Amino acid sequence: MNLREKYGIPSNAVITIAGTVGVGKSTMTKALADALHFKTSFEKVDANPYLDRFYEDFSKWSFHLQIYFLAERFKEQKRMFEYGGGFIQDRSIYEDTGIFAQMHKEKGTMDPVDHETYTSLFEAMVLTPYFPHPDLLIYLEGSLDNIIDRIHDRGRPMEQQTPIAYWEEMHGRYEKWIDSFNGCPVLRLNINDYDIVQNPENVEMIIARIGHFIEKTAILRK
Ligand SMILES: Nc1ncnc2c1ncn2[C@@H]1O[C@H](COP(=O)(O)OP(=O)(O)O)[C@@H](O)[C@H]1O
Ligand SMILES: Nc1ncnc2c1ncn2[C@H]1C[C@H](O)[C@@H](COP(=O)(O)O)O1
Repeated sequence: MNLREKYGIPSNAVITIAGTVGVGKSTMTKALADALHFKTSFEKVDANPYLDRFYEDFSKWSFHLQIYFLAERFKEQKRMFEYGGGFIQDRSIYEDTGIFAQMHKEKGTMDPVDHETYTSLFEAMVLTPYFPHPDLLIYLEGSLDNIIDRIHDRGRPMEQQTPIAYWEEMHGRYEKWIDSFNGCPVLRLNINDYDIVQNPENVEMIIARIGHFIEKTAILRK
């Protein structure tokens, strides 16, 4: 029996991994997809035409980048739906609006009119009965120091040049955002409670938690 069957995870489940930059979403996405024999949906970072320019000048490029991410995530959403599920997704669509667009608007690096245009597009696309929400959102959390170490170790140039205050602001916003998020069931995992890089066998422990959580939420929904 494989791990998916052992822990009762439906083969058509869509599980999205959320959390601040550098917390370990991509690593977790790959580990869970390998172990469950699920497909992956990654966000476009290296081939993203706006990301470098955005980090050089937030005010000039924040609207372009949000539109780009929205289009990419929506296409991915469609792809997952067409396959009939069985996906682990690296970052949810909810974080684009709930964290990034909101933060840049409030910090004055996204024009309020651009923000309104972006939000109305987001709502028209996502807040409809036709938009399938994930079965589960796994929220990765950890201390700011650990996360900043990971951003430095990963070494993406544009992120190294970004002031620590940016990551600190984002970290604080994520903590508040997840406390009020109700788009789908949420399982919180602290990155200090496991290390799937040094100890890959910890992946089974996480899958066991996902299985129990899905079972519990299914019972509550009945
Ligand atoms: N469980 C872990 N233990 C140690 N290092 C990790 C772990 N998960 C991720 N990392 C490292 O942290 C960095 C950021 O991880 P990544 O998965 O790219 O984060 P995200 O997708 O959230 O931005 C990478 O260098 C990765 O190798
Ligand atoms: N919606 C977004 N707005 C601004 N920046 C974003 C958005 N989504 C992702 N990003 C940035 C943050 C990182 O530099 C890269 C990739 O994110 P990661 O959390 O490392 O997967 O894109």
